[in-house]
Amino acid sequence: MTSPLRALRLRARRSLDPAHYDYYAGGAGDERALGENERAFARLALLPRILRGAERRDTTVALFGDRAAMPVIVSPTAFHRLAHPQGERAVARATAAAGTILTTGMAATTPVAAVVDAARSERPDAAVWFQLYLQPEPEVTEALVRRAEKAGCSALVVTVDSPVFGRRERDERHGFHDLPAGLAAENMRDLPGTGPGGLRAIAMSPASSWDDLRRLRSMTALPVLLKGVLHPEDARLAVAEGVDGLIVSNHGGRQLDAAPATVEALPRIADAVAGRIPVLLDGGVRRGSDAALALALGATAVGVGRPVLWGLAADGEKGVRQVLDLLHTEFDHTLALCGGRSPADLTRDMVVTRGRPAGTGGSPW
Ligand SMILES: Cc1cc2nc3c(=O)[nH]c(=O)nc-3n(C[C@H](O)[C@H](O)[C@H](O)COP(=O)(O)O)c2cc1C
Ligand SMILES: O=C(O)C(=O)c1ccccc1
Repeated sequence: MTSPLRALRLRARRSLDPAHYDYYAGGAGDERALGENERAFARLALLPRILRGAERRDTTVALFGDRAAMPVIVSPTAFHRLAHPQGERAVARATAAAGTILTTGMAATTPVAAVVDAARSERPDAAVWFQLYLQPEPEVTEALVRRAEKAGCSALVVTVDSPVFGRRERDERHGFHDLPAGLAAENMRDLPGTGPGGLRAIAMSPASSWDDLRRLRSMTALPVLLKGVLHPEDARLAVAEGVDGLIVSNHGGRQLDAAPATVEALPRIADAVAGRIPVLLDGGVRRGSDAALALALGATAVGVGRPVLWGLAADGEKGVRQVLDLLHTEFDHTLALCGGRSPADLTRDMVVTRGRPAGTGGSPW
């Protein structure tokens, strides 16, 4: 059986330049982390509860003052205009129409203000978050923060899993190291000391530290999430630092190939955080039931990266809408089948590992 999402991916592959398809699809090294993200979900199962459901479920979640119609939001992915001429604007409209949150970022091929406008043209209270990498020069980071604030973003997502860029062998093979003429990382234009925003305008800073994060937090009143946390000790440090939220992520398998599947890292992070701040997860979410598993293991919401790119490349705004609606329908359906009324009804006791009898001490969760 071909899932609807897989069908969209295949359509996307047909419509994309092979180098661009591989840029989107690929991961670092042997693509172990990439593959494991999806396989780890497939190794988990839900023990449904009975006789406690409702005629209608409430699938909404609250996140840092924003509300999402479902616990599935859009993770930041680079260069949407490689996939479709409408690029980030199409994704913004589709995400707003689906009632969920879009994370745009430094590597967008549309300026953040135009992304927020596109989202708000669809839904006046649409929420857009801004993802950034701490830059070697704090003035550059600060200029980006001001751009995001001025545009109306409601949270900052600081990606911390990329002290250096991952080694993606598909990109090496194609020689894909820069954007085609006419496309640029628009948010990187006219920043202190940067030129036109190509792929290389975005600096990675291996020496950035908790001090730099503190400096960022002192620049802004916006909530700050750290994206790319896998070690429980870092989760504890982040809470102690006053970070507002965490995203358990291995960057879709594009950075450290030896990283674990995110859903396998999640329970220990959730334990370390102990409910003090929201924990989100991304990586390998392809079904509403994957979202349900992550929520049961302690996530407040999940993000999707590639599925949105496949929808965009296959059918523009309509394709993204299709992906998000499908995930919403599947999540609601899974919740109903599990006897849940709202996302909070998904709990860790409901998760077991396939191939091991439940309740025999065989479950690592
Ligand atoms: C093509 C592509 C570009 C990405 N660009 C960024 C980025 O600019 N910033 C970032 O924090 N994460 C980026 N990511 C990682 C995603 O935010 C997310 O962690 C990942 O895609 C989740 O996994 P999934 O694709 O399996 O859903 C990118 C991922 C892909 C596939
Ligand atoms: O490709 C990516 O995964 C990514 O995060 C990125 C970061 C900077 C520039 C372009 C893409």
